[in-house]
Amino acid sequence: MQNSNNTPNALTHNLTLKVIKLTIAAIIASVFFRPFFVTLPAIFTVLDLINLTLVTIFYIIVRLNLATKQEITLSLLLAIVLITPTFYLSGGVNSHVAFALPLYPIFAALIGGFRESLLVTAFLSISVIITTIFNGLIPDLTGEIHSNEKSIARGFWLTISIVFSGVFGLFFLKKHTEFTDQLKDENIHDPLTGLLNRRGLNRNFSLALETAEMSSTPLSLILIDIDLFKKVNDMYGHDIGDICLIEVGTVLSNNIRKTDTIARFGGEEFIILLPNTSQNEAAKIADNLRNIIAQDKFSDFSLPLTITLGLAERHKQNDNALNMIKRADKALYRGKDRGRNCVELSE
Ligand SMILES: Nc1nc2c(ncn2[C@@H]2O[C@H](COP(=O)(O)OP(=O)(O)OP(=O)(O)O)[C@@H](O)[C@H]2O)c(=O)[nH]1
Repeated sequence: MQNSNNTPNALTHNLTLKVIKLTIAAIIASVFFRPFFVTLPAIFTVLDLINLTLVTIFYIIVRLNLATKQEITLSLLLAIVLITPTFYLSGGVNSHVAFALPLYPIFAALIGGFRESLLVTAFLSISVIITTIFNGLIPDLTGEIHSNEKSIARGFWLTISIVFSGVFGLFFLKKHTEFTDQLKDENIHDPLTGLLNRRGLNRNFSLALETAEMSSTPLSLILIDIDLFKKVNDMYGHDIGDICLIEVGTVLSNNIRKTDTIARFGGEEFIILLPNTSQNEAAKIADNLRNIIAQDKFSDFSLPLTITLGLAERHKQNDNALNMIKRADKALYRGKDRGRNCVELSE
């Protein structure tokens, strides 16, 4: 079972909380320390206090999970509400907040994703271009005077930085997504056969059980064990044994339906889950698989192999994956006692 604390949503939520705390710290630091460096009209302190109140309210909303689905949209709106007035009133591209603008697309990519980063990049670039074009009309309450040429140059480089940061954010996200997808894939697959491993099987099993329960359809499973596999290892070595395992896995997965799930259960055992299939129907499929394997030859040594298969069907009441596997396992061992290379049903 997945730990909900480790889901991407929980990670994004925690990251959002951290960024808000950082923003609160930055605003408080700016209120206290700015007077040591620049003298700005009182309106900027008022703006800072309004910003601080907004961010604190936002922190409470996120902390108490009051708007889980709207968290990202709210973050974006808040960023825009916070940055725009200060940016315009303090001289547009010459503003003291301009240097922070290129950070926003990266934040948006980290907290939100592709769409959010693109939106922020587009909004900020357009804002900066408009502010650069109409620079002469912007009331700069800081009282500073800037030449038109310098403002245009600043606007140009600011736009480039914002776009660059947006591209970097998207590139980072792409790499991150590829990497996490690869890890997720490796996490649920068996490295030898490439089939699902137990973790992958557990995930599909839960889904299959839920679907069977909700749609009142049968669900069967086949537990498969290669017969006398120890002999293969002992006589031909582990590497040939490994090749046989890969080939048996491939033959089995090539001969099941798309809706079925096959997994390596461990050692020389495989499990196939058959949704919407009764035990009697599964027995026919199992016997077909048994026959295909018995007719095939494996590895460069053309080794003949056989398999024994134990079946189980989901009981309508109080059944679960573990109990189904236990019943199939009992059936499988009856099959071994009966002489192997056969299919055994469970009660
Ligand atoms: N090559 C290889 N062998 C494995 C792997 N996992 C398990 N095995 C071998 O599979 C063999 C299983 O042997 P046993 O459980 O004694 O059963 P068996 O010889 O198949 O006999 P029955 O199950 O009674 O038909 C052991 O020799 C294990 O070492 C693997 O990943 N690679």
